Amino acid sequence: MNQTNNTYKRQQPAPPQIAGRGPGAHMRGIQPPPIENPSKTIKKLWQYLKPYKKTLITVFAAVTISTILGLIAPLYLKKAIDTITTIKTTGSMHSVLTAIITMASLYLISALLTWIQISGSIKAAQGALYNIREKSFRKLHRLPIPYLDRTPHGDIMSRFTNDVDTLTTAFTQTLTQLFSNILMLTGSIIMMLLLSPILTLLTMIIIPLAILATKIIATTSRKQFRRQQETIGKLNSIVEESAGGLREIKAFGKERELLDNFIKTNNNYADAAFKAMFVSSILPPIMNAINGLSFAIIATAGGYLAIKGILTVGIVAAFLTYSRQFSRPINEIANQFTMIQSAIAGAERIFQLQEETEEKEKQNALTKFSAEGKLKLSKVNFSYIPEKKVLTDIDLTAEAGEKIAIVGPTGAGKTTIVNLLMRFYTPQEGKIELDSTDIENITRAALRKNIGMVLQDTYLFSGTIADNIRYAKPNADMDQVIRAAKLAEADSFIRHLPDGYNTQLTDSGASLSQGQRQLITIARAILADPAILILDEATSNVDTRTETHIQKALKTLLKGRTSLVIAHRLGTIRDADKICVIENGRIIEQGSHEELMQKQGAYYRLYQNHYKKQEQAI
Ligand SMILES: Nc1ncnc2c1ncn2[C@@H]1O[C@H](COP(=O)(O)OP(=O)(O)OP(=O)(O)O)[C@@H](O)[C@H]1O
Repeated sequence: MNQTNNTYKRQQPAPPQIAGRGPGAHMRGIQPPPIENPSKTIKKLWQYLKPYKKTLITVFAAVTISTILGLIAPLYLKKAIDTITTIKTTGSMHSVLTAIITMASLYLISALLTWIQISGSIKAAQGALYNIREKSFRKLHRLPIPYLDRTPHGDIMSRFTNDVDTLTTAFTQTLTQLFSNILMLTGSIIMMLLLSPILTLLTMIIIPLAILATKIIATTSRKQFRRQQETIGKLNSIVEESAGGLREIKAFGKERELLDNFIKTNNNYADAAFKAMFVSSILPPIMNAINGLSFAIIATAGGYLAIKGILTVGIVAAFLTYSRQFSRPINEIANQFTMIQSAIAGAERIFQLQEETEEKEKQNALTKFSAEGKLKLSKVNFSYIPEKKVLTDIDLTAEAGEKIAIVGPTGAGKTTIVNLLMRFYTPQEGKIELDSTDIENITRAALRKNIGMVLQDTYLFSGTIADNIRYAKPNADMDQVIRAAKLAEADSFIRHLPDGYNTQLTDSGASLSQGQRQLITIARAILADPAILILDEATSNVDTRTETHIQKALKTLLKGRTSLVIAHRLGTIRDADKICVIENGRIIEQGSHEELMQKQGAYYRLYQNHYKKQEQAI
């Protein structure tokens, strides 16, 4: 079976790549990803935040008031200092104390408001993100298989993790900080201008200097950060492959090669990370120096103006406080804008997933269908991608209860027929009927209730063995589960496990043998009791005893059902009512083993080259 594109046989999703994005990426000099339609995305985000409108109004009111208080406080400092410098009476001392107490109270209230702001934004953000996550997850199950086939699993995962994380940071911190910083910047400039236009002009000198320093350092560090991100991506994939493919790596003796590759990439990463961090770590001290320089210039000029009697000492002190309040937001605003951009881009990716076209059903499609099991494919033509035809003019009939073996080389289109039967994909031409009803007129859910699948790469879910057996019939009681397991020849091995039917499975049942996993899926199918069964016969060898169990269990399972077997074993093929030989997407021969052998065509050749050996081996 084709390993790469089998829809019903998907590999476990790859974990998301941590590299590249996520909160904090902006701090590392990463350019925000492009956003297609920011205003539309913001509107959609607002729909999630709307239920928290009152909380958000409180948050922004708290930010505004606390910023204004922060802007007023230095005026009391001015008052206190000016009173001290011109102190004459005890009455003046009293007003100094009042000014200091008022200033302290303002800062205290400001702190309280900050707490209201933080708790409010966390409440709104977590509520909105809870809904975003839930809606996205619900959507995931309504996405058409073709979408899931063409979208890397890691990409979908990163929408749930990285993108949601970026949004969380933006909602809980950045948005309010940005708002407060813009207010603080504007307010400080106004206050500075009111206190002293000359000193304000001197303060502005630092702006071009700060911008220049940031630009030079950011450009240099960005290159290194990008290299760091690329190498961490490589490093992650080596680790991921090593963990996932450890068996193969060991079997092929590739440990040394992989270790060498890891060491090389690790060195590369360490080098890039060192350079990136080293360059970017220069920025804070440089900014401190620039700020310090500005402080010194203002203090000197302010001192001079105070001595000359043009300004009071209080004004100079208050001005110095404002100039500090002014330079801090300058350094932060650019970063915060980048973070918001990243968050909007993340939201856009989440909404893209939420808005992906869903599988649609016809208006009058049957929501309940209990099939006898007659299957008919007429003139079915199909391609996954327009330029490559996969199935051509497929005509195939299976009467209820018949066993059809599908044989053919790899890539011939056997799995594709199953994908169409399950309505994972829709044929471009032709018709598939179940009991003379076009399957397009039956909802997917109703159709799939009639079809069971036993695949060679069994997917077992985390949970107990019993849960896995009752997967298709959740309300089955323990007796039914055990009866199914007995019929599937699985009961005895399950009972030998320490926790029996309550054994917890993880990692798709990695603690069980392949044969045991298959027996569990057979039990699952027996319990589900579908009219039609699709069996993808295992090509890999299991031990003879398990194989005997599997064959016996399959016999029980297939009895009385229409079955479509992608067959590899001569025994199964010979037993079939009809054999379909498929090559290059066409059925080139159909008939029983005897008929096809007599014909001496494709099946005969296949038999001579392949199955005869199996016969001789027995
Ligand atoms: N999701 C997909 N998108 C595009 N092409 C696909 C997809 N799935 C399968 N194909 C292509 O369709 C062709 C038929 O594949 P299919 O899986 O049906 O073959 P198969 O007979 O089941 O092979 P095997 O025995 O190896 O599983 C192959 O060329 C394959 O590459």
